[in-house]
Amino acid sequence: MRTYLGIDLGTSSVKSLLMDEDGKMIGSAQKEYDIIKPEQTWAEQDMHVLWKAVQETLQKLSSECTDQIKNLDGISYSGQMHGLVPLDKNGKLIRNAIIWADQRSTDAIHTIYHIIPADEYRNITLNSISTGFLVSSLIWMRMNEPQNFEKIDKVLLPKDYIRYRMTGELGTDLSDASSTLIFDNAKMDWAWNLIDRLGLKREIFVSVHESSEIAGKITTACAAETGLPVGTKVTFGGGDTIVQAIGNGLVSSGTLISNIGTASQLVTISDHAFYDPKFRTNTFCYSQRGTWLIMGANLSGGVSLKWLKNNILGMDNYDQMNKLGESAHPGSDGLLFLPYLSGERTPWNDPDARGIYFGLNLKHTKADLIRATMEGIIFNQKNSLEILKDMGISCNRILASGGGARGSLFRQLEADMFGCEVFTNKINEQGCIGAAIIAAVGCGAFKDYKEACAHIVHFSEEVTKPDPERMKLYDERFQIFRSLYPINRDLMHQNANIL
Ligand SMILES: Nc1ncnc2c1ncn2[C@@H]1O[C@H](COP(=O)(O)OP(=O)(O)O)[C@@H](O)[C@H]1O
Ligand SMILES: O=C(CO)[C@@H](O)[C@H](O)COP(=O)(O)O
Repeated sequence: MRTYLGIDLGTSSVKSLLMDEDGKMIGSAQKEYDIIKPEQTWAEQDMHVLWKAVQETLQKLSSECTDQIKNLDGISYSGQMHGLVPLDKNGKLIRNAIIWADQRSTDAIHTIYHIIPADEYRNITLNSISTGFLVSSLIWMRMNEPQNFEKIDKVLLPKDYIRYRMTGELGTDLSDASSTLIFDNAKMDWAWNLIDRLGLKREIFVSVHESSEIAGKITTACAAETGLPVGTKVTFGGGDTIVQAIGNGLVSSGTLISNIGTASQLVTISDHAFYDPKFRTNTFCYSQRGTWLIMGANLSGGVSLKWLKNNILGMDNYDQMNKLGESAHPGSDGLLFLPYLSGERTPWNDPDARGIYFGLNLKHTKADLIRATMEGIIFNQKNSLEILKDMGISCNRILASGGGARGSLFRQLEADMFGCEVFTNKINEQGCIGAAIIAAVGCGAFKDYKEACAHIVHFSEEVTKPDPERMKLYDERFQIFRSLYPINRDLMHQNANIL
């Protein structure tokens, strides 16, 4: 039977998964890495390290699944979005990637809007520019690292660099290109007019393709480094939020995905390029022409829990945290957590927003702290839900996705705060599965994503139902949660200025 490989290049780790054409998982491997923070508000990654991590996962799969790797028909990617990977004319990395979580480029965004008025800019890109997007980081480089900027021959997104190392071919896909914020989201092409007016060279932007298009084949050098068969077809792949939606079989309206990775997102898809008129959400191209992803994006999703585990409580694992969190009362006895540890995108688009624990008292325990943190992550997604509802998007059911979906407490909080049933995929690696589906569609195993998803994506029988009493309690708590930022906004900014 033919097999397909999905590589999910996340922010905290890379996961590679081999599945057969019936969607049965044959093997998987994971390798973690860190975000580099040269300054408090900066977020970078060394792409050499990420490529090495990808190689390790592929070597492991190649040695553990020798027979099935021989039948490998295609490979694709799910990649962390928005980041800037600058290459020189020899195809070498100029500096570390400036990734999506970076907050250094506020001045660069002002510069962009000074050249092109914000309204005009947003009407083309259908989004408001945020720090950490490729265009903001690129203009920051021009303003602050002119010597590096002059060396730029091409700009890539993180997963495009990995594909380049595997095939020797340059290029990107619609979803990641649209997430650079220098892309005409309705016309589905680079925003040439904006590029010219910002004084950027057109040649640095690579060609844009559909996710399932064949980008190239595994080179001899890559085969030697990974154990993959030379000549295996490789498709372009897509941004992780889009690809995990494919891995969740997201094909019907009324279905929303709550994804908790390092960041967190609440997403759905649409057959037209529509957007929040106040630009509080993001609209990006989906993996195929003519479909768009509508997304509420929160910058500190799962990473808030990871921070609490590693930096504050020094706990060993998430299972312990889930158990303790479940033992606390719903509402954490009045403790609320505002998870703005790296600024926030939806709904405030404010890199200077910061986290708060509100309502602490002497009776609060470790368990309350854990539960309040998890509640804060989902309250934050509820902010997005309210906006999506304003946009006319209905929510009949939630698909829980990402690392957070492994925790039953996160799933219960989603059900109780969103007021609908929560489903999960049988295999909790939707980024990898989505990428493997893209590879299978690209190699012709299925006629389209709909057919592939119907065949491959299966949901677990376990459904998490909302509890009416907790729904009422969380509705009341949400009113306080959503006032915390507006009331404290000016103080957060003053605080950022005196650091
Ligand atoms: N068992 C679990 N219960 C609750 N949350 C979990 C569990 N395992 C992982 N997580 C959350 O998932 C996050 C990692 O999600 P993942 O999708 O792997 O991230 P990324 O794709 O950004 O590398 C962790 O930071 C943590 O908050
Ligand atoms: O910023 C976004 C989406 O806009 C994130 O989707 C990043 O692409 C990172 O995703 P994770 O690594 O947290 O899954």
